[in-house]
Amino acid sequence: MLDERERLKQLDKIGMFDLIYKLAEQCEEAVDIAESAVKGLKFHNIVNVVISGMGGSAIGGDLTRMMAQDSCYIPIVVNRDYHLPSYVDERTLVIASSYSGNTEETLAAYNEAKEKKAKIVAITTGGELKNKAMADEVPVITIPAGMPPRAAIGYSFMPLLVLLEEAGIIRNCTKQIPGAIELMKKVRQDLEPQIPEDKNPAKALARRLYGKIPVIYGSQGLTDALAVRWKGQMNENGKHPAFFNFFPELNHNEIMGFEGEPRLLKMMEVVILRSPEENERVKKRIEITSALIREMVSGISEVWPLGETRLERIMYHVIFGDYVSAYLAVLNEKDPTEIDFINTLKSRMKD
Ligand SMILES: O=P(O)(O)OC[C@H]1O[C@](O)(CO)[C@@H](O)[C@@H]1O
Repeated sequence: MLDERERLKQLDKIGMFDLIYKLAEQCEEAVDIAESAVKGLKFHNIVNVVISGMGGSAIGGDLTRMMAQDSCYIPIVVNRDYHLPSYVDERTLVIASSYSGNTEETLAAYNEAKEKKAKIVAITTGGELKNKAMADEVPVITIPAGMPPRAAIGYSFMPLLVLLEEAGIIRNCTKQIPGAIELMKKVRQDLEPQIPEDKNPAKALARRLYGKIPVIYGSQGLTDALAVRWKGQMNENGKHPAFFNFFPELNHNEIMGFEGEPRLLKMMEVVILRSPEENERVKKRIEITSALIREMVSGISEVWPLGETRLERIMYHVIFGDYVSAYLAVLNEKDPTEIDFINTLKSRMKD
């Protein structure tokens, strides 16, 4: 079924597969946009960074946190809420990231940042966020409109790296971008719809997850945000329930759930997002956990990224997971772009 291009066209009305394919070019364009938008932008005496956004726009912040953790000496926190942490003040850099520019939580956080006199930068296509930022003379990185926010991860993530490096807050990240783009261009060749399932690892994994509940495990600091991304993409693109957790934390609680009801456990297909950078103790935990739960669950799959740098590995996991989620949509006979429940929820929130 997955190889029928016609069927895919019927389901994939906006062209999610094309958007995923073009993520590499999106990243290239995002870097150009961000470089010209932030040239010369300097902030003095910044003691913490808060990236405020929701869903697909928050993930770029999480990925930035994972990129920065070895080279950044101030905290970078991702805020998915109406309110900002109470420590935010004039020495905080708040980055308000909303693709549409109309997400109410992000707009509320922007207003709070202004009240607290934080330094602010907005990343958006337009909407109310851009209007507010322009009126407040807040720098805006304006990204191209017209796609579902979750498909615009290149536009939300790359500018964060460019901006924070230009501001002297992170180091050695943007130099990894060209390699990551090259890798995505290579990897996508094997994951495209015309590649049959026996040669296409994304289709094969989607097939294993179909009819099961994916439980995506990452490891803290390396793939935890990617587990969140995979889960979110399976939900939004795939219309598929999915859950995530990460090592080592899950060893201290979630593992006990595997002593539970066998019928429920057999519905779970565990996917572990690996990284060659995992420390020895985490590696050992993953091995022991897999051995303990293998017979209880429906199956365990491991995804090892290609790539030499942290950014290459991150983008490998992003593009691979995006394809898996889109193939899950096909298997579930759903349009990967539609988000009816979210739209219903938003309209009921207006009542
Ligand atoms: O980037 P935006 O436009 O703020 O949207 C954030 C999130 O909200 C949604 O639009 C759903 O409400 C998601 O699809 C998206 O990832």
